[in-house]
Amino acid sequence: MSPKQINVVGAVIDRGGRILCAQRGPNGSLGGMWEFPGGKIENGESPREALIREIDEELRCEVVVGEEVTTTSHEYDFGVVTLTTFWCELVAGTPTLTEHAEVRWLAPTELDQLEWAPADVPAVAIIGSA
Ligand SMILES: Nc1nc2c([nH]c(=O)n2[C@H]2C[C@H](O)[C@@H](COP(=O)(O)OP(=O)(O)OP(=O)(O)O)O2)c(=O)[nH]1
Repeated sequence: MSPKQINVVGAVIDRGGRILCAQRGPNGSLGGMWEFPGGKIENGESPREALIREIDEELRCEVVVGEEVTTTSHEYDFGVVTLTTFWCELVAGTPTLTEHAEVRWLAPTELDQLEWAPADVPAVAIIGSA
C-alpha cells in the first residue's frame, strides 16, 4: 500500500531578522522536535489560506504570507509529509503558545542548533544561507 500523503504548510516568520521557531509538545508525532508553526491543508483551502488559519489557531496572531521558501517531502513511519514553507510577516498580535511547548526567535545562522523535524531540514538550510 502506498503511504499516506499529508500536505502541510509552515510559516517562516521573520521579525527584525530573527525567525520564530516552535517546539512541538512532548506527546504525539515528532514530540519535542522543532518546526515552523502551521499544519495540514484542509479540503478547499489554498496553502496560503491554510497558513493564515493555522497561525491564528496556534499562535493567536495574524501573518501576511509572502514568497515560498521551498517545498520538500519526507517519508515518516506515519506517512509522507510534503511541507511547503513561506516567508511570513507578523501584522497583528503577539505569538501566544496554545499547543507548542516553547517558541524561540533565532538568527537564521543559529537555526541549526535546534533539533528540527526531518521534513524541515532542507528549509532550515535554505534560510540559514539566505
Ligand atoms: N506544522 C508543521 N508540521 C510539520 C512540520 N514539519 C513536519 O514534519 N511536520 C509534520 C508534523 C505533523 O505530522 C504534520 C502537521 O500536522 P499538524 O501540525 O496538524 O500535526 P498534528 O500531529 O498536531 O496533527 P493531528 O495529530 O491533529 O492530526 O506535519 C512543520 O514545520 N510544521
